[in-house]
Amino acid sequence: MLVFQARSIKHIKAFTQRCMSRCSITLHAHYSDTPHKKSKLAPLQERRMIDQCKIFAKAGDGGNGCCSFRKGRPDGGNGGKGGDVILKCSPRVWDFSGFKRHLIAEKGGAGSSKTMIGTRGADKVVRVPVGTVLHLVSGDIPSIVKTPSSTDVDPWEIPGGLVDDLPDLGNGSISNVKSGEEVKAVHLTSCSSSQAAETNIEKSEESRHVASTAVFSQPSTSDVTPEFGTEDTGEKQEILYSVAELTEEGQQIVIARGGEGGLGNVSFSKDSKKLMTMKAGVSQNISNLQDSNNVSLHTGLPGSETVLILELKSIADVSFVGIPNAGKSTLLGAISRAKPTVGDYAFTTLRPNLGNLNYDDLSITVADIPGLIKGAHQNRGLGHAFLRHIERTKVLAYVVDLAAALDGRKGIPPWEQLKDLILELEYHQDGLSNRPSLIVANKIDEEGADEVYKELKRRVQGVPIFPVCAVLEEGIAELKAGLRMLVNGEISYKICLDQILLG
Ligand SMILES: Nc1nc2c(ncn2[C@@H]2O[C@H](COP(=O)(O)OP(=O)(O)OP(=O)(O)O)[C@@H](O)[C@H]2O)c(=O)[nH]1
Repeated sequence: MLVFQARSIKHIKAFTQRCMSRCSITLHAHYSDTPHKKSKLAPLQERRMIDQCKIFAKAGDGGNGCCSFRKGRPDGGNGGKGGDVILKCSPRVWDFSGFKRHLIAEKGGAGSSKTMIGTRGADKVVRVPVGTVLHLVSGDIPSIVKTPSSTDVDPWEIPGGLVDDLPDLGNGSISNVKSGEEVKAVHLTSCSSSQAAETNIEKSEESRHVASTAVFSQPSTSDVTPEFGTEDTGEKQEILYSVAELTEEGQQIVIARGGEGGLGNVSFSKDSKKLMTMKAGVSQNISNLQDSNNVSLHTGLPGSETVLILELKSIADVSFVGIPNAGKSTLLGAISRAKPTVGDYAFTTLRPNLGNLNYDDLSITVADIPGLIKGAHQNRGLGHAFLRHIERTKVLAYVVDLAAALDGRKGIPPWEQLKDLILELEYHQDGLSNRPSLIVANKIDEEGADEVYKELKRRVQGVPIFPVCAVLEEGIAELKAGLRMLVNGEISYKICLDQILLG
């Protein structure tokens, strides 16, 4: 019973209100069919693209081996192998938003009597977008899985064959990622024998050394992206840039490898002890084992830990580059079946939209890169987020707005737009604009745009210019034919600042 002593009318009112509010809370909790107010999530287009993130991966520890006897004979089974942490390339993932930063795989099960092997810990498989590049902060260099295997395997076996015929860098371990190249990774090959295990552990150490030498001795290469500052703790980290990349649907890469299970006493023999010593590889484990202490042979090995920075770079045949509002998204919709957001305001596009440009015998991927403004290379506007995507494009289509400076509008004329675009690309990375290009002169339907188009042709020579009206889909067939020839290499025009008459 609630005892309440009223001191004033005001006091009574306040008490009644408090009771009412409590009642209403209870009522809401009771009626399950009360409509919930769903939190309003912004549609993807309106969210800022997350194209970089730092992750920590921990593979599962191996399960312990069992020590058991049956009728005086040992019958303890081996522990199961810990699960791996695997990144899987999927075109259904766009960026790293909602991506978990801590990826932990399951431990292996303990072995048991009657020679029963412990269960293999489940792998942690996480989907990443096509074009994900891996930079290693700490841990072992990741390894590409050649044929992903879903079946459980012997605790001593590494699941899925590992690529062992990768391009070498020095001593067969790692190669830097350069645009257009296929697989770049490294690793321990399958340890079918104790000898192999030992060799591979050594190899891994060597490869790490080679990798760091290779990357850091050439800091000016495009592999080095000195801008991972978002989650910086102030400490200087040594990062191995571009240790691997995922470029094709279904590709998988093991970023942390599960620990081997411990030995059950049925497997104990002089040979197995030697095998375990080699498998351990790690100095502290070796010293434990040298004590001939059986307990450590039973103990499963810890799963590896890795810290990586994932970076997303799109891979498209053609990128539409232009100032905000030039009509890039409208154009992408006009030439492909993509349905990008179109708006009469700057930065409608916050992430690259991708579309497929289909021909009878060919399909070309086109990316609509978010609008580029002056100072983008210093991360103004959407800055680096999109400049990075251009790095991985074969052909550039500069989309200029013919109407930007018409009728006293505050925009700049197309030749100035072109100059600014080229400068931004070059500031971001030397030579970024030096690839097959064409110009799309958009909004030819606007009054006075014809004159501007003629002026543009006079001022910019040596590169094809396609007048189009993206909204009415005019001039699209000619543009498609031009893009095809550039992508195929049938024609190759490049554009540089010297070709533009300014002033
Ligand atoms: N008159 C005319 N308007 C066009 C044409 N193409 C696009 N627009 C308009 O220009 C505005 C901007 O179009 P978007 O396609 O969103 O431009 P964008 O370059 O993708 O813009 P950002 O996302 O800011 O980079 C919209 O109002 C379009 O309707 C065209 O050919 N003629």
